[in-house]
Amino acid sequence: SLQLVDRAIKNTIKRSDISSKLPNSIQMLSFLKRAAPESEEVSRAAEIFETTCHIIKKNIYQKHKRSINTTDFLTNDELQNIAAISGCHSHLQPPICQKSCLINKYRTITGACNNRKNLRWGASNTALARWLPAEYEDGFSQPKGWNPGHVYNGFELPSVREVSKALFQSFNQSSTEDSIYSLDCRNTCENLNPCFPIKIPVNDSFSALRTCLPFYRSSPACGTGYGDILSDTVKMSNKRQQINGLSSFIDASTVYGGTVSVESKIRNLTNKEGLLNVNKKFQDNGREFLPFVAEVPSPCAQDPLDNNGERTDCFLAGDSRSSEVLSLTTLHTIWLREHNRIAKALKKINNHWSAETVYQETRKIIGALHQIITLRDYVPKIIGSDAFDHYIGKYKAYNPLLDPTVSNVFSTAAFRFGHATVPPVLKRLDNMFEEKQNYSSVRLHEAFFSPWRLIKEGGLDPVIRGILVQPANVIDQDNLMTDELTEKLFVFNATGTFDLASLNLQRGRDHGLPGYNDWREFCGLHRLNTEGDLSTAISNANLIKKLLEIYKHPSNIDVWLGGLVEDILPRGRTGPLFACLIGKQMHALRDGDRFWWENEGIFTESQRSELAKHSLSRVMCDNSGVNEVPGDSFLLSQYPKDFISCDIISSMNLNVWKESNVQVGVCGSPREIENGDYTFCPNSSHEVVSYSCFAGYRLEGHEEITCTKSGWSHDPPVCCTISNPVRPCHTQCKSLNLTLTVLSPAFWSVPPSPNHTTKLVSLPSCRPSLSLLLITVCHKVLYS
Ligand code: HEM
Repeated sequence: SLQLVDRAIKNTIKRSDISSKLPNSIQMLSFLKRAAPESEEVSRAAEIFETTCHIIKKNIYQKHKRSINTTDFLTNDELQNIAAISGCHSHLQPPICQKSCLINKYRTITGACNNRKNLRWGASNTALARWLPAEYEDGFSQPKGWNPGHVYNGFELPSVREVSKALFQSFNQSSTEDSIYSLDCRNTCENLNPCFPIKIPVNDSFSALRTCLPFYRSSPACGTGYGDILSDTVKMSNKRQQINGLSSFIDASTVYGGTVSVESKIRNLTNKEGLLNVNKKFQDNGREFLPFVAEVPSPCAQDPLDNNGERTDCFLAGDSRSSEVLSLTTLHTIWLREHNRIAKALKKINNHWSAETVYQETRKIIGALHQIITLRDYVPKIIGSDAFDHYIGKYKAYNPLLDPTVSNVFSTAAFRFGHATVPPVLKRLDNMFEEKQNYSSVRLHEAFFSPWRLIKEGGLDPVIRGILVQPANVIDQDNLMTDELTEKLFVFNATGTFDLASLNLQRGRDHGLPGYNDWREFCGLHRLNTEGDLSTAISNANLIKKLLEIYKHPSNIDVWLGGLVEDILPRGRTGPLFACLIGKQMHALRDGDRFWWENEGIFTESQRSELAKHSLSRVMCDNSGVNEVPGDSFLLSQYPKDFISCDIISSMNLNVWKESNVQVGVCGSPREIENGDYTFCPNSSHEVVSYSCFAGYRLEGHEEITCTKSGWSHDPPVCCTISNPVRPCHTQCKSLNLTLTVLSPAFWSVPPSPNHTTKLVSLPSCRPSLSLLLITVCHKVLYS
């Protein structure tokens, strides 16, 4: 087994070595999907595990000339061993949730521990949820369309590129030679894990030089895809599942990242204001740009006219796709600026806050704004108000039984409806909202991975104005997606092109998504079995003809395509199937999120009412040179008719985040010890207990507190903040006895003292006020 694991590791390493040298389109695509180190580790472990099992199976087959289940051949211990050596075991263990009040106060960066019972629900690097079981050709792993001759409802699935050509393209453009497909998945047109190439039909604009487009399968989640292979304790679903590298929640992880390693690159850990890092080399009329990624040279396009060789690398943000297209980069940048703007304002209001507190409080506000803008301003316009009321409705309360994890069908099909709404041109306008003279609008393919255009061609403002006046494409049954995405995806120097429609379809098959009709049934919609049935959902007869010509059977239609071509719902931008899938997902993301901004106890009432005054238009006003915006930036607006001055766009008043009556104790900022947290400093003669009685919390009775290492700020400890579990408050705080138990000195490299237990002061009643009550004075029993 060990040898096999070793071989599997080498294979996996070989694959990642190769991909790091790839130029152009493939390189861009892999950069786009570049995972945080934590995500890479999980994928790698899963791939090693999978490859090992695959090699074992192959060897067994060669010897016995018949297929044998891995479990028939290996003992459970051996399988466990493979799981352990591959690294899969550790990823299947539940996360450790901090035993500190912070766990109730701020969400973790990965999203873990949000649900108190199911700690991994919604966390990054866990499997996407399945709302319908996956369908694989071998029952557990092979994508749909993998085996020639495999039929569905009596027919083979058409090649995805054929579908794309027939339904998405209405032109005959030539494509320039592509010389890059020569390595690994690029030098095979066979289905060989992890390659699942996209066959190119004859007479295709791509066909002159290649017979297939390379495609890498999504990595499996650890322990999935190979049957009943792990022991009972870590039993995983039999079928292959795919990993979500980001957290599921609407938590602004696009700004902060979904893993500790990304967050640590994004944060500026040297200042006291809890800021995010900004670009040190370039500025946009005095405003910040995103920093560049650390790994240079990155594969982003360079200014073709710059002969000085000064590079503009890809930008770094919480999501690896931030440089993908200029409009997306622009939004990432204004959110970075918004964080730094709010953080500076909060620090001014609460000067005693530590950098950590400022950062976390700002992150919490930015997360809330993302939730408000998404659910209040965006989603109803996408799925229509009726579907919104039906699937989502008004917020009532947090539902701990609802799994918020993003579903496979949402990410692989439904939310990709957006690809059909992308216009072919990215507008850039001057302050009169006219075509900018120096740097005019660009075709979309000229805006892919081109941060240099923001830096050298007039900054964010022209792009923001363009976004505000340019309509999104309405999904059009005759013209489903712009050629810029189906023929020119990631074209640099005309050496490589992709087709986003084919990628979406092939991804759905890679993930074993059930077909269109199964999803309709899942949503309580009729199955459409005949041409007549189809005409009840799709009014374009020509399109139905084409669909049936290609797929032969309506149930074989790939779900992304089927959902995309349905007639749009009134006041919406999607048909009923996508409205259902997006609606259900948004509902789960809202009601299954303990930190949802409207959930009781997350913000105070006055904070909630201030947050609700904010909007994307306000964020644009506050973080760019644009000073006229539409009231609702999601509504198509004409300049100047629909624009109003930023002076009258409402904004939130951050003063409601002010903490009063604060005294700074010997152990540092009292903000860290509020809400019943108790801080003590073994090396000081004073201990500080700070007590906050603000609405939403009541502390009473006797608490036993165990201080674990994670509760200590230093090693060996200088100060320790231990949090008291907070409980819902009804009226006011009462007194509290704290018993502190310090765990064994083995936790510290330099043990603090042989005496590890202390009985702590009993606190006098807190005042029934919203202010912070600081109680100092306590005797030092710990080291006496
Ligand atoms: C210029 C605009 C865009 C480009 C170039 C683009 C490109 C891509 C690419 C290359 C992928 C990965 C395809 C694969 O290999 O499976 C992808 C995935 C995706 N895109 Fe887009 N996209 C754009 C706009 C949008 C919009 C507007 C939306 C939604 C409103 C959207 C939603 C998604 C989703 C949900 C995924 C799947 C993400 C995942 O699996 O993690 N995209 N996009």
